[in-house]
Amino acid sequence: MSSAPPLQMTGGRVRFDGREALSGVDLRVGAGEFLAVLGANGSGKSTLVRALLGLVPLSGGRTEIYGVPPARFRDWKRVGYVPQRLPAGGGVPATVREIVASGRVARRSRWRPASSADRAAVDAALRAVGLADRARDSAHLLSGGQQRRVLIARALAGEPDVLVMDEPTAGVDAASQAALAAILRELAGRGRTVVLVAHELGPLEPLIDRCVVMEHGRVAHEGAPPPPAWSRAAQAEDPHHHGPREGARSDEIGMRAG
Ligand SMILES: Nc1ncnc2c1ncn2[C@@H]1O[C@H](COP(=O)(O)OP(=O)(O)OP(=O)(O)O)[C@@H](O)[C@H]1O
Repeated sequence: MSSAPPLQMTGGRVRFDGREALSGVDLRVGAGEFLAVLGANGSGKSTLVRALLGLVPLSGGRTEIYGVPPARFRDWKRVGYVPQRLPAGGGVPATVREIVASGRVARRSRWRPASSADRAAVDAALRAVGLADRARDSAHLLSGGQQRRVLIARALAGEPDVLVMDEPTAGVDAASQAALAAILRELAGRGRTVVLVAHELGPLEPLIDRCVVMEHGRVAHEGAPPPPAWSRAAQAEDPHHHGPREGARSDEIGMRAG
């Protein structure tokens, strides 16, 4: 197995409509590390993690996944990604189970139907996020917080070595946040690498090894987890801040570890 780090960006730049959203970022995420990417709205957090995975092209610099540029990387079963939201559903609606099962695709041998291991991993992921009883429902009929849990389950089902999550706790109630913390603690204990984009860390804070704080497309601070005062100050400055309870409904409670 190669000793290249799970994720590494050197001088990464991204432009949107002529404006730089990422302005020369150097970032190395080591194996087994739990990294938090913090910063105000629009500071470039999502762009950074998407660019790390090759989901937006770089206009300068380079990025590698286990030592391989994203365009040539093939071992996608090692990578899990939780986007901020479910893509708008056109065409045939997908059930919760179908979306979670799609997280196994990179693990399946070509042309093979789902194995019992695939089905067991999907069941375990659905249970972990407390959505086993919603498996047959159309995902687009769920609340925003529940859809986020579907996306988390999809990534967990793939049993990735590196898990990149873009604000998994925004709009998710406190009980589900605590349950996610338990799931991530277990993954970290098994040596998985986690990159977590967050507005505030909440119950995830004790898990964090290192933080980078984005400002205007650059890494403004890097180091040990900041004191809670950091996130309070950032929220006070940020008129668009949405707290973790925004949109949370009592029916969203139910994500659990195990
Ligand atoms: N697809 C896009 N097209 C044009 N501009 C974009 C696109 N994606 C992001 N941007 C811009 O790039 C900048 C960084 O956005 P990004 O979403 O990375 O910030 P963020 O820190 O993740 O914000 P948030 O906390 O709101 O998710 C913002 O000015 C944003 O408007």
